Amino acid sequence: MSALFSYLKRTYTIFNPPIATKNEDALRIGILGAANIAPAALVTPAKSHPDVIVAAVAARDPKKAEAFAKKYEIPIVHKTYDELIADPSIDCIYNPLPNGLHYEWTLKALKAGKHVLLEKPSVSNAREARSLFRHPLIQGPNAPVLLEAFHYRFHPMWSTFLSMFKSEDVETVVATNSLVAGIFPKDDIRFNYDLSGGTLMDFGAYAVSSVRGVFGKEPIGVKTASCRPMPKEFDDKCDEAIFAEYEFGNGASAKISADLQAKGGYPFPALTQNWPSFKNFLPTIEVKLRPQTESADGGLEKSIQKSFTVYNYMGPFLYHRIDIVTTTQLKKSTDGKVVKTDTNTEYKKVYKWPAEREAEGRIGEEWWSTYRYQLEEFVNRVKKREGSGIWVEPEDSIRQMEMIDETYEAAGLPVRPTSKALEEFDFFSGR
Ligand SMILES: NC(=O)C1=CN([C@@H]2O[C@H](COP(=O)(O)OP(=O)(O)OC[C@H]3O[C@@H](n4cnc5c(N)ncnc54)[C@H](OP(=O)(O)O)[C@@H]3O)[C@@H](O)[C@H]2O)C=CC1
Ligand SMILES: O=C1OC[C@@H](O)[C@H](O)[C@H]1O
Repeated sequence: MSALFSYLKRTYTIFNPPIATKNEDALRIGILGAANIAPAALVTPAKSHPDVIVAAVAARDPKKAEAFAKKYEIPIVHKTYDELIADPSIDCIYNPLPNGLHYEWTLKALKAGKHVLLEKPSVSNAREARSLFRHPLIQGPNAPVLLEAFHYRFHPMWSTFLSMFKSEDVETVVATNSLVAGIFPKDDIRFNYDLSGGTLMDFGAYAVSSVRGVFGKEPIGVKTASCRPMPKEFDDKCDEAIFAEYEFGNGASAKISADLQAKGGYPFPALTQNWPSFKNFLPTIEVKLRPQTESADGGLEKSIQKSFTVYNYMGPFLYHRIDIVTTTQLKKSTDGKVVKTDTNTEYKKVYKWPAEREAEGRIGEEWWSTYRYQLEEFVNRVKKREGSGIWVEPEDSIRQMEMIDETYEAAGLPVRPTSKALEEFDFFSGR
C-alpha cells in the first residue's frame, strides 16, 4: 500500500511540481516552436527550478504560439523564430524543432550569443555534428553552452546502472525500444526524410547512445544492419524499424532494435494486434558480462555469469527496474557438463541520489524527471557552477551521429540530409 502511495505521489509531483520562487538572475529561456515535447522537457521542469523562467515562445503560426503561451503561462510571444533569437531579454534557447532544423536554428542562436538546449538527436548527420560541436562559437571559457538533450543520462538510475559493472567485462548488450504502431501517424516528422526523420534518429538514437555509454567507447564497426522502411506511399527513405549489430572488440558485441510501428499480439492477438511483446514493451537494455570461471572442489569448475537489465531506461522517472541476475554453475572440468545451476536475482530502483553524494553535486528529488535533472546541469554549466559532472560532451555528440550515419549506410538507407545552412557555408571548408 505504501509503495503504491509513494508511486502515485511521485507520479503526481512529476507533473505538478512545487513552484520555486525565481531568483533575480534566473535564466530566461525561449522556445523555438510550440513543440509537443516542450511542456514535458522544459515547461514543467522549469517550474521547480529557481533559476529558470520560460520567458518566450515563437511558432510559425503566431496564433499557435499565442495559444501555447496562454496555456503554459509564457509571457512573451514572438512572431518568428528569428525574432525570438534576437530578443535581448532571452539568455537561452530551447530547440525542439524537427531534427532537420536543429543545425540551422542552433547555429543562429549561438551566433546571437544564446546558450542552447538542443533536442536529441543533435543534428541530421556527422558532418553537421562536426561543424556544430567544433564550431569556434562554442570554444572558450565564456562561449555559449550547447547541450544535446540526452536527458536519460542525467537521471541517477543511469549512472548507478553503469557503476554496477566494468565496461571491459561486458560481453553482449541488447537494447530494444518499441512503440505500438499508430501512436505516431505515418506523416509525423519522425517519418519525414527531409526533416531528418527515421526510427534510428528517434527511438534508435537512444539505443545507440545507451550502447555507447555501456562500453564507454565506440564500436569497431557495424556487423549487420537492416531496416523495415516506411511503406512506399509514405517516405521509404525513412526506417519505421531498425536493427543492427556492432562489434566492440575482444569478442564483445551489441545489438539494437528500435521500432516506432511495432506490431506484436501479446497477450491476446485478436485484441492487441499492435502491441509489442511484453518483454519489449518498455525500452530495455540488457548487459551480459563474460562468465568468470574458477576451479572448485571435486574436479568441478565454478562459472559465475552476471547480467543487468534495465526496464524503461529512457524514461526511468516514470517507472524503472534494474534486474541483476547472477547465475552460478558447477560444471565437470572434464567434459563441461553442468551439475548444478543457481540463479539469484536482485531488483533495484534509483529515483534520487543517496544523501551522501550531495557533496559531489549529485542532488535531486524522487520526483525529478530526467528532464529536470538535465535542466539542473544545463543551468549549472551556464552559471559556471560545478554541478554533478554529468554532461554530454561535444565530441560525444559527434561520435553519436557518426554511429548513426554508419548504421544507416550499413542498412542501405541514405544518411539524413545536410542542412542548406551548412551546404551554403561550411565553416571548416571555408565555403
Ligand atoms: N527528449 C525527449 O524525450 C523527446 C525529444 N523529442 C525531440 O524533439 C524534437 C521535436 O519533437 P516533437 O515535439 O515530438 O515534434 P513536433 O511534431 O511537436 O514538432 C516540433 C515543432 O517543429 C516545428 N516545425 C518547424 N518546421 C516544421 C515542419 N516543416 N514540419 C513540422 N514541424 C515543424 C513546429 O513548430 P511550430 O509550432 O512553429 O509550428 C512544431 O511545434 C525532435 O527533435 C524529437 O526528436 C521528441 C519527443 C521526446
Ligand atoms: O525522445 C523521444 O522520446 C519519447 C518518444 O516518444 C519520442 O518519439 C522520442 O523522440
